[in-house]
Amino acid sequence: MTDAAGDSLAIETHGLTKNFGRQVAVDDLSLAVPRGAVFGFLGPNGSGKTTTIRMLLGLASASTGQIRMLGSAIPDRSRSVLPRVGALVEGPAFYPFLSGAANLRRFDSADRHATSATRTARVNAALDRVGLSHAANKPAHAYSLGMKQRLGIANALLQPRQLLILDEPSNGLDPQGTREVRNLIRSLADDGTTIFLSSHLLAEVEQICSHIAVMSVGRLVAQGTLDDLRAAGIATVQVRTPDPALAVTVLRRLNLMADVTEPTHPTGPDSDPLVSAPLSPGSPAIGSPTAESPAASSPAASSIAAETIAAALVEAGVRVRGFAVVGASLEERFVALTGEGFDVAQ
Ligand SMILES: Nc1ncnc2c1ncn2[C@@H]1O[C@H](COP(=O)(O)OP(=O)(O)OP(=O)(O)O)[C@@H](O)[C@H]1O
Repeated sequence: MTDAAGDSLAIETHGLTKNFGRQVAVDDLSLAVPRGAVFGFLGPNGSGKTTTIRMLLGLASASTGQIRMLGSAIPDRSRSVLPRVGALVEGPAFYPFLSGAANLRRFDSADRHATSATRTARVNAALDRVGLSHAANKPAHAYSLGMKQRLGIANALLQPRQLLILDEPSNGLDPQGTREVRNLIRSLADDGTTIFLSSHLLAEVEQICSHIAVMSVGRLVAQGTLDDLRAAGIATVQVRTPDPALAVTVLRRLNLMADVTEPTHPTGPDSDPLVSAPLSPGSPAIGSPTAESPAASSPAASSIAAETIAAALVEAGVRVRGFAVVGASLEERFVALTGEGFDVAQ
């Protein structure tokens, strides 16, 4: 890992591994988080996200592998790097009967880098930054979950930060709280702070992140910009026809692995069977019983033009009553990558 690469990356890991006895919680993880990104670290429960974050923050040691944050090696340079990194890990724990402001003053006084002379001003600025000035003097137990989470982020913002690491910032929040935290993350990113957030909620990550890494059982299965990952999904051709067997034969002749879904409505425009096939020769339909293992999923190598398929169907005498090419959703792509369902609800 060179200094030049480190300069453009806020977080860089190579071969990062964490073993707990014989269990490999994080397995050979190489992450590249560009500066200025809102980076979603996505994965089902138990996939190694919190363990990774704990290693980044020096709360757990790596079994093997290297970490660089803000251009410097971790844990060797933790003392100079970590003061520039704000973190919210495993939910904030506050003194319930102290006000939000008093809680922040307490946390600040425990920080040996914090100057007491500027404490009140910094606490007020942090509360203002997360939109909690109006509730500064309310006891923390009277805060909603979203407010508590924002107070936790205010705590991470008591010092100027170049990087914020947030572990499941929307965990347990209602839709209103989720929106509050999402808007806050967006505005912090607009100010130039790099944000690294873990989540098991695809919908959350899709709404705010510029980049995503996907974990499955300790391993990284995808990493890139949201746009790249969307584009890598395999599109599906869908044909409505009363001749499904013939349509399947034609599609298979084009080396497209077609499946037939019987109509759910006996009447109306959807009353014909639906024949669908991934627009990539040889790929089984995502979610079909013949789908290959997650590791075998990869972006479509080459696609057949939709017009070629339509012409072949018509030429063979298939009565085409509906024809569409549908892009794979990120959800389908990630389920294919991890072999597990994601919580997509908020
Ligand atoms: N201290 C520990 N001792 C033993 N095993 C651990 C320890 N911490 C984590 N693990 C195991 O490592 C794996 C990864 O856990 P981790 O908490 O990093 O996952 P996660 O993706 O953050 O999941 P969650 O969202 O549920 O916290 C899990 O199987 C977990 O049981």
